[in-house]
Amino acid sequence: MIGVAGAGAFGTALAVAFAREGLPVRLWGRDPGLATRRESPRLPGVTLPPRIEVVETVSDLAQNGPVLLAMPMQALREFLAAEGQPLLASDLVACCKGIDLTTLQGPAEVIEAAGARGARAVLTGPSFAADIARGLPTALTLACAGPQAQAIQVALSTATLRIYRTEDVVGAELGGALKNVIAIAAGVVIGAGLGDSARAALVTRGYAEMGRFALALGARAETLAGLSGLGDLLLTCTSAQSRNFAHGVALGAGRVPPQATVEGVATARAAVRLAGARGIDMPVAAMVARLVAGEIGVAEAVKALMSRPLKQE
Ligand SMILES: NC(=O)C1=CN([C@@H]2O[C@H](COP(=O)(O)OP(=O)(O)OC[C@H]3O[C@@H](n4cnc5c(N)ncnc54)[C@H](O)[C@@H]3O)[C@@H](O)[C@H]2O)C=CC1
Ligand SMILES: O=C(CO)COP(=O)(O)O
Repeated sequence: MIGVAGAGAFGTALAVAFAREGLPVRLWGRDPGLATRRESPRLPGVTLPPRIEVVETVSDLAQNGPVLLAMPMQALREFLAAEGQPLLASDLVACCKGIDLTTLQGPAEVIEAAGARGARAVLTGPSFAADIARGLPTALTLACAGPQAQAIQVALSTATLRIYRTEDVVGAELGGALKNVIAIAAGVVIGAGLGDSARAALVTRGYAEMGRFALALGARAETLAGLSGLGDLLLTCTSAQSRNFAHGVALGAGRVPPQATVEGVATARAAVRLAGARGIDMPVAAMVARLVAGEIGVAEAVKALMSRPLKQE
């Protein structure tokens, strides 16, 4: 049995993918009415197949199998403290991308701090919920340092979800978190009409920044070059499906961004704090943090990036 906590776009899409494979799935969401409506408002047009059992209480997810935590990063700690106690003996797989703003912890550390006794794993990598729900081929990274890693990898793999495994939890988490920050910046570049060449430059320098930061925090370089880093960076910085990219495009064009889960906003602030404490240079993240806070405008942000001291690549 696979349990999924969180019936937003990603949790719903994963549940649908597992059910399509014939796997038993239980899905819990805090929004009422899911059991009768059988459609998440976050993933319109996707009907839950009968094999997905929608459960009313979180404790019903704790069966013999992993439980996926598919909620926004800033909700993970609160969820585990308020409702996640019955899950703490299960193998927990965070599906969120970001850094907790209060504790500056990544998902696995948040799960550990909540008192989890099973695996603390992270599922990340380039994957849009809508693509997964449609059964399009997707490759993901499962980051887990515990002995349960391979069993979870096997349990979550389907004909369309190809899951790679790594023990580098910090690297996988930081790649997934930081790519959202760079995606906002890439969106700003496109929204402001600065062109594809400028976006390529921004994404490349953003990738260097991601690596600098993640390596300083203990990540491995090859993880950053993999699906959870470069792979997800490419997807998110080039697709209009991305909410982080779309947020940036709106900012760049001087429009009000659409209401959505945009993880890069909080992650930019968290990354700047972590980097500041370690003396790591994060010009793109710092620019995004100031831009989303309304402290600077687009023209000023671009000028600041372009007028930095000249240096070696
Ligand atoms: N949508 C996508 O294509 C992908 C999303 N992700 C990640 O998955 C995470 C969740 O994103 P989405 O599902 O897309 O967001 P979403 O906005 O579609 O849904 C978020 C869900 O979390 C629920 N939620 C919010 N606070 C909660 C709390 N305290 N307790 C329980 N549930 C709570 C909401 O009710 C909502 O159903 C994010 O970290 C995102 O980066 C990762 C890969 C793909
Ligand atoms: O993480 C994602 C793709 O891998 C989803 O990106 P957005 O949250 O920007 O939509």
